[in-house]
Amino acid sequence: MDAVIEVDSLTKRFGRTVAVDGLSFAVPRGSIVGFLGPNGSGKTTTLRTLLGLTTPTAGRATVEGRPYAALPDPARVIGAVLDAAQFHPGRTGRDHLRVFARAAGVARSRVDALLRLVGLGEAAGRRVRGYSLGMRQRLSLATALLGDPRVLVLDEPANGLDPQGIRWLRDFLRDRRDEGRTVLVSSHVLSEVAQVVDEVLVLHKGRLVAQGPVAELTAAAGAPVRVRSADPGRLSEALAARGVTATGDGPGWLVAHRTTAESVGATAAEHRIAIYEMAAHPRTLEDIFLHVTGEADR
Ligand SMILES: Nc1ncnc2c1ncn2[C@@H]1O[C@H](COP(=O)(O)OP(=O)(O)OP(=O)(O)O)[C@@H](O)[C@H]1O
Repeated sequence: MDAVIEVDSLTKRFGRTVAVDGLSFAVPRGSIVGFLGPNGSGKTTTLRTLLGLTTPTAGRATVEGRPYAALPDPARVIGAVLDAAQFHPGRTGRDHLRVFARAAGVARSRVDALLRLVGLGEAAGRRVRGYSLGMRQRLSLATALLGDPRVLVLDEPANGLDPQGIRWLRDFLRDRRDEGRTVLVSSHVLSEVAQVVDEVLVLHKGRLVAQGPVAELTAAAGAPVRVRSADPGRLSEALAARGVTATGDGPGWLVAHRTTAESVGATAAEHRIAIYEMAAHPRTLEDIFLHVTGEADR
C-alpha cells in the first residue's frame, strides 16, 4: 500500500487526560477515509498532530513520509479544514483568500476560481461577518485548496451545510479521489460518511476499535434475521447448536441475531423445517459504530 498518511504509536496527553493512546493507522493514496469516534475520542487531536499544530507526547504522524514541519512545500502536500476556523469578520471572502494565497505563495489569480468552485462566487465581495456557518465552511475549504494539495484533511466538513451543500461536498470529495488525491474526513453524521468513504477508522478513547471498508464491517457484524417457520422451537435449538441466538417474536416468529439469511435458511433446510417468511435487516454504519464503541466500554 502506498500510504500517504501514517500514524505510528501516537500518544498525546494533556495533563492526566490521555487524548490519543498509542494509535497507529495508515491511509492509502487515492482513497477517502472516514475518521469516526464519539465526542472526545481523540479525532481532532490526531488531525492537529498530523498538521503540526500539536506536539505528540510519543510516536509520530507523517504525511508523505515526513512530519508536517519537515514538508518542503506544505500547502501543495496537505490542506486542512479544522473546527472553529478563524476569520477576520471585517474582511470579504475574497480578501481573506488573498491574504492566505500570499502567505502560501499561491498566485492571486487562483482566488476567484476557488471561490466559484466552492459556490461562493456571488458572495466573494461580502464581509465574512455576514456569512452563514455553511458559507464559512465553504470558505475554509477554499483556503485549504489554495495550494491544490494532494491530501485533504477535513474535520466535520458537513457542519452547517444544507442538504444541497452536503451533496455538493460528497461529489467534490469523489472527484478529488478520482484524480488520485487522498481525503481523511472526520464526521458525526455517519449516514453521510458511509455514502462516500472507501473505508472508516473508528476511534474510542484514543484507540482504534474498528477499521475497514463499510461494507466489510457491516457484513462481518451480521444482521438480525426475522423468520416465520413451521417449528420455531426446533429452529431455535438448531440455530443455538450453531452458536446463533434466537428469540421469540410473536406466534411462529423468531429473530436470529448476528447472522445471515443464508445461514438461517441452511439450518432450517438441514432440519427439514419449513420456512414461510424471512427478512434480514442489514447493519448500518451507525449500528457498527454504536456496537464497537459500546463493546470497547465494556
Ligand atoms: N488543549 C487541550 N487541553 C486539554 N485537554 C484537551 C485539549 N485538547 C483536547 N483535550 C482532551 O482530549 C480528549 C480528546 O479530544 P479531541 O478533541 O481530540 O476529541 P474528538 O474526538 O475530536 O472530539 P469531538 O468529536 O467532540 O470533536 C478530550 O478528553 C479533550 O477534552
